Amino acid sequence: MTKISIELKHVSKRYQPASSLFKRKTSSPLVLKDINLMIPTGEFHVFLGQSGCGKSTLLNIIAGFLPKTGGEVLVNGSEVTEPGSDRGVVFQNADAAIFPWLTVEENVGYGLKMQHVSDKDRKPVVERSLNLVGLEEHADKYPYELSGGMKQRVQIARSIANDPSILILDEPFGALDAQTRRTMQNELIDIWQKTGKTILFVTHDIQEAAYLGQKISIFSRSPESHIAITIPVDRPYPRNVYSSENEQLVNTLNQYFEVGGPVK
Ligand SMILES: Nc1ncnc2c1ncn2[C@@H]1O[C@H](COP(=O)(O)OP(=O)(O)OP(=O)(O)O)[C@@H](O)[C@H]1O
Repeated sequence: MTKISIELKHVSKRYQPASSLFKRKTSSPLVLKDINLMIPTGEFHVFLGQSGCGKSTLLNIIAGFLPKTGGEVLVNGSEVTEPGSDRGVVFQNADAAIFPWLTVEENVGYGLKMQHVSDKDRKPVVERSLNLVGLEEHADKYPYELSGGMKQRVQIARSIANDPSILILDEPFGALDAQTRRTMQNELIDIWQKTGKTILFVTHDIQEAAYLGQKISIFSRSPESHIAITIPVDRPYPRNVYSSENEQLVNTLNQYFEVGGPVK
């Protein structure tokens, strides 16, 4: 039987309006409404949607950083109430996520150190994680000595060092140039295939979604966003972006993306 990594049942989210903290109560719209999804263990699942539709909100709820307003979020069968070591998160802004005063190696081993893993036990895990992202030659460098792509590799290696079963990536390659972006996408596919982790990947780039996703969930427009459709993509990796299959997929994604729902 297929194991389920993440289960979302009727998930909704409404942010508390700042004005209600001070003045009369005003109600803000639901950002997410009735999100339902089952993500099997080991799946590469892409969330695609226009800016502001609630992609980051949903990832933050799954990561345990944000409370939901309604519904259920189950990770490996347990209700999410807080962040946990079963979920590693990679943010778009690496500069805000990695510590500038620590070397690459120290950044990657930071989570393990916080869990009181000894230097001796930490070393091979950090080395393995650095190898996986190709940073072994740069272990002693500080973040200011790294390129944007290398900083994202540090974030990914740091997550992997904690051995989460789920890797959550929120537009991780959004700030990179096209060539570095493609390299990083290929590396992520490689890491996913080597580790078998469940991957949740947010993007608003249709080509990126088509290149990466085993399944692609497209959000409807805000407010009250829901998942308009989940499209399975049964194509081997690495994907040929010049094939007619790719063109067809990109067209379909584009149509849903533009209108946030099925094309009438
Ligand atoms: N802390 C917050 N308080 C109030 N509203 C918020 C908060 N964070 C996000 N929102 C609102 O929730 C909606 C969804 O935001 P979210 O960042 O999840 O969208 P997104 O799809 O990830 O957008 P983008 O692709 O631009 O990053 C937006 O209308 C946003 O203004």
